[in-house]
Amino acid sequence: MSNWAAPCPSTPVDATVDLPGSKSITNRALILAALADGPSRITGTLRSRDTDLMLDGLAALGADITYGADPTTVTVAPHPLHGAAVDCGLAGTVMRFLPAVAALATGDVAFDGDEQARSRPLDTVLDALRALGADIDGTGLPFVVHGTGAVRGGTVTIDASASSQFVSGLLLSAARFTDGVEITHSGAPVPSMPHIDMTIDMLQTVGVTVDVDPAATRWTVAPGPVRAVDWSIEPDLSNAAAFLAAAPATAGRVSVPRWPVTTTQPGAAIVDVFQQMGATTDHAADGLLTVRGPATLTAIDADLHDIGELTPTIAALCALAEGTSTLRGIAHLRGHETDRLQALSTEINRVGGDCRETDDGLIIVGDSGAALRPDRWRTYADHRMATAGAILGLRIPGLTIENIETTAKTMPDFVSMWEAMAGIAS
Ligand SMILES: O=C(O)C1=C[C@@H](OP(=O)(O)O)[C@@H](O)[C@H](O)C1
Ligand SMILES: C=C(OP(=O)(O)O)C(=O)O
Repeated sequence: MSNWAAPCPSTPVDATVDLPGSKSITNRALILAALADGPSRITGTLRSRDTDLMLDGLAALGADITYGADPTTVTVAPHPLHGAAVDCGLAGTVMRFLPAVAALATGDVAFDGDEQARSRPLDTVLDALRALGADIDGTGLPFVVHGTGAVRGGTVTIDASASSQFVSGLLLSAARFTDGVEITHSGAPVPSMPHIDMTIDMLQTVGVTVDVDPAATRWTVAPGPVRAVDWSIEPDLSNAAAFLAAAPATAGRVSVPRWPVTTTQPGAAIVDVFQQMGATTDHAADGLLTVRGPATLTAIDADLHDIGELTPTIAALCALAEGTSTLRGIAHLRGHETDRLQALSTEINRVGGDCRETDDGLIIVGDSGAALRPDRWRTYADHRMATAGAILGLRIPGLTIENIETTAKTMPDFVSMWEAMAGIAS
């Protein structure tokens, strides 16, 4: 665990940053490839802790995975799935997407993960799989799926208000269940809906029939084959958001190439947030997205229920804005890598800011960063806490960030990329 001196450039950031592949798209593509009817080639694969855990988990279950000379090119050939041990690390996508795959294997699949992962909500997925015919011991990590080679499937009602991943995790494997699946959500609204749209979109790409009711509370997947397709993974827009935030944070300019014209990634919504805070944005015909920061950031009042993943980036900017920002609709962030509402308010206050938790969000009072002072920003093993600290570090000379290595969860090259962006040679 190292303390990292966050770069604090003396002039506005002026940089172009090319981001690696999307975590969420990569881990969905890998699962669909392992369940497909032939080999799939994936280019632009994110290689990071979360995606390597998915690759290792699928390989342990029997998928044949080969790597190209470029490690971001991966070929997955499906094979009969068998018993295995799966390490979930702290990855929500691994702990919530792989149990359904394991239930299709023949043999016992033992799941475990980081100590901190044991407190992330998971029982909804395991209970749902049990209701669909799977044999599982446990209610959270560690647990064992006693795979029998088949899952009956059918209808199930779940409360997915704590995580959209409960729905995605069932949908991704459901075409391989004997009767498919019909999932009904009952409870407070499901967060991170774009991530469910991403799941549906990718299922349709591989020829799976998915129906959604108009209220988006019932999803039906017909049983049938999963077609092998070659995937080209978009850049990770949530990780891009942290880099782009350097423009509004320093009244500078940051550009990101290959920004998709249309996407299901919720990270795309950061463009609207930057605009609301006073930044100007431009999406050129060649895909280059450019953000230019305002001289003074405007406070915002925003419901982040659909785009909760962006909260640490947005909260960091709110601490640099002029006025009171209210971020709402994000109670589910208490079940992310850490309780992000508590972690953000603790750390923003630690560096001299003014942040208060509400039941479902944060109230951040900013004075354009005038009161901020250096300290050691804690990261709670959360990659997005680390990147939020880095954004504040652009404006707080002497800020250090504890355990910067936690960024490897989705971006192993974060430090060198950030230092290059800030004009510091690594
Ligand atoms: O399905 C996915 O790839 C994700 C869904 C979201 O989870 P929640 O619905 O738990 O917020 C998001 O925050 C997470 O980073 C990735
Ligand atoms: C919530 C996140 O991750 P996970 O996929 O582990 O839930 C995240 O990356 O912000």
